[in-house]
Amino acid sequence: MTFLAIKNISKRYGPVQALDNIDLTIAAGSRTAIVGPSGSGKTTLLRIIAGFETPDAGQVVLQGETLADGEAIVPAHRRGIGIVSQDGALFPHLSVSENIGFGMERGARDRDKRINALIDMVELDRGMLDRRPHQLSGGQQQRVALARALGRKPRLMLLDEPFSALDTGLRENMRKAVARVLQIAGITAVLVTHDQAEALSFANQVAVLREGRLIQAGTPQALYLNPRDRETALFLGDAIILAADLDQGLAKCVLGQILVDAGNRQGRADIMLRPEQLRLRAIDEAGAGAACIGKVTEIEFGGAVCAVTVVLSNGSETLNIKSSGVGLPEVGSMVSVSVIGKAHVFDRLDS
Ligand SMILES: Nc1ncnc2c1ncn2[C@@H]1O[C@H](COP(=O)(O)OP(=O)(O)OP(=O)(O)O)[C@@H](O)[C@H]1O
Repeated sequence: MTFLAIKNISKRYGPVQALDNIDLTIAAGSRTAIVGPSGSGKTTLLRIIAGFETPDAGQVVLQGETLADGEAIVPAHRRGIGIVSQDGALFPHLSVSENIGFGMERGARDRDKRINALIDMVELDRGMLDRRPHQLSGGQQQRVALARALGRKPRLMLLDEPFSALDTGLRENMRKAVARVLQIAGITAVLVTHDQAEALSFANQVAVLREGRLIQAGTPQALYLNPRDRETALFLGDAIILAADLDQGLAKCVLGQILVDAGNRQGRADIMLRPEQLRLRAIDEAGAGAACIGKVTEIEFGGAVCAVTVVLSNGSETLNIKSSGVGLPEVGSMVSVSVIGKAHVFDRLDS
């Protein structure tokens, strides 16, 4: 069921077309991540949903209620939309408890009970309720900001790069915690992020913007394995892109004959594999009968995931493969290269 509909939204700032006819639907209870390079229009879209910015054209419809139709109809404070921003934007002179309770009715009988429930929900110790924001870590401040936003019982939660000021380990923890809290509270959320790994792991739907246009929207798996074009493929992760000849569901390329996801396509095409789809097996020189062999020229050890560079023997192609840190081949050794799963065929030839 559509919960939030963004219909043909356009926005121009002078000569810059910040958003160009964006159409996106968001299901109730889902988490959508909006990703794209800097300047692609992510923040503008979020601000239009929030009501801080007016679209030039198009509508924002939340639960059947039109919030904006060209000009804004419903002001930001009446939209029932919560926002958590990069810095949390807590009130520095108020305690944690007062921050969380901000916006709740002052004399409400259940105020303290609700504040306690919210601090429990974001997994902070109740002993922190009397502290001021500067006495908390960055991650703790973001949890308080989330609790404050939840305290207003929003229909929709907008998350504007809420994890970007946190360091890597904490970021992952927070991402999981926030996803869990939103899930439990049953709140639909839209996240804006620069970080494609964060988008893929946080969201049920990822929307890729580029130069103000919506390039592709879908599940994280669909976008990762079936990106629309080369740029989207590379934006969402590392990719091996090869020229191929397609015939009856097979691609003939430097890796031999491999299965593709576009069974009915024929002729020349670019295909894509994610580096973890390639498997290496050590062989000696005598094992040259394997379909595809190459020489390991470099290994960048990374623990669980290592980057192995292989130069293929049957051409000039150099592959950057992701491999487990266990049982790595030696630099200089010969390996066979096999493919797991299907290669993705791009709609059009880029090169
Ligand atoms: N108030 C404004 N006045 C003029 N131009 C603006 C304004 N806000 C945004 N822009 C322009 O609109 C385009 C989209 O900006 P936006 O901030 O939405 O991108 P973004 O994807 O969020 O970028 P970033 O990831 O760097 O935050 C950019 O070219 C930006 O310079």
